[in-house]
Amino acid sequence: MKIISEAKAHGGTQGVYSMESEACGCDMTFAVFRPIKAKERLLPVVWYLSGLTCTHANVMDKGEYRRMAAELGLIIVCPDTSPRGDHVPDEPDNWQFGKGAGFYLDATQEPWSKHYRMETHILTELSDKIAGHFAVDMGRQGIMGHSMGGHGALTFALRHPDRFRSCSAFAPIVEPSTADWSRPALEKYLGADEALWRSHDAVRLIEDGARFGEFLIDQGTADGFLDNGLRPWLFEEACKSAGIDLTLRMQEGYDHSYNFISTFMDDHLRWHADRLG
Ligand SMILES: N[C@@H](CCC(=O)N[C@@H](CSC=O)C(=O)NCC(=O)O)C(=O)O
Repeated sequence: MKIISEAKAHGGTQGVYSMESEACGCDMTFAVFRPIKAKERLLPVVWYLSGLTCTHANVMDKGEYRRMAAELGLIIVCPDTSPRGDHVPDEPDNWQFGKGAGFYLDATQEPWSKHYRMETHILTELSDKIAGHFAVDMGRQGIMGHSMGGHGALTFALRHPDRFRSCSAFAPIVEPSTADWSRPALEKYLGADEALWRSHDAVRLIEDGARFGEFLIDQGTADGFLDNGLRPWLFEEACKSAGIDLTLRMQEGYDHSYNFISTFMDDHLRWHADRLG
């Protein structure tokens, strides 16, 4: 693991690191905030998965999570959203696919399958790196994310309920297999057989029997992607049918940006801290 930068923040340390990723076939960058309390004992960890076009840096720069994470004693890990490097295939003019748009799955289709393996990267090799290098209690993990990263958080929690104890999302893509901005990505990464997309779609996962204790979702009513891309009511219906507790808060007048995310970040961190102990 290489240290790119480390800086003191709220008594703790905001770091940026990189590691060789076998899953993605490139170096991968990630950010970790560790509160000062991490010097005294193992702390719970909350993963933050970012949205389309992001790197690890967007939430680090604009998410305003450090003060509350320091107070609550939460380690925050922010992975990148895709493999990187000139050798990695991409569609440079398409912000909804390729670099910056890994969709938190392992691609099965050429040429994407050689590098676009974000689920394995995050859940296996980055997790091992975090467990090996930081004072983290890996028995107490939460996950949250925004938009494409909200999709990642919901699907990871539903696919790995023994691993995550808490899950929340800001404006998540809840049904990527039917939204215009995500359908093409699922097709290119996973192939034309839509049955194989179901296990990477939060609504379909619930329809197919996946379960998770409870979810918190915040969604801005002035979000330009609300009606076509996000549609939280689909997740609400699925949770209701399955008897899953969902706190869905429609936040009047908020858009899709980090102004919205940072406004409700403290609430989400408290949600996780309450459940991670
Ligand atoms: N370039 C796009 C807008 C892209 C955008 O809004 N990305 C969001 C995530 S969208 C879903 O995953 C984001 O987090 N952007 C980074 C940021 O710092 O705001 C366009 O032109 O519409």
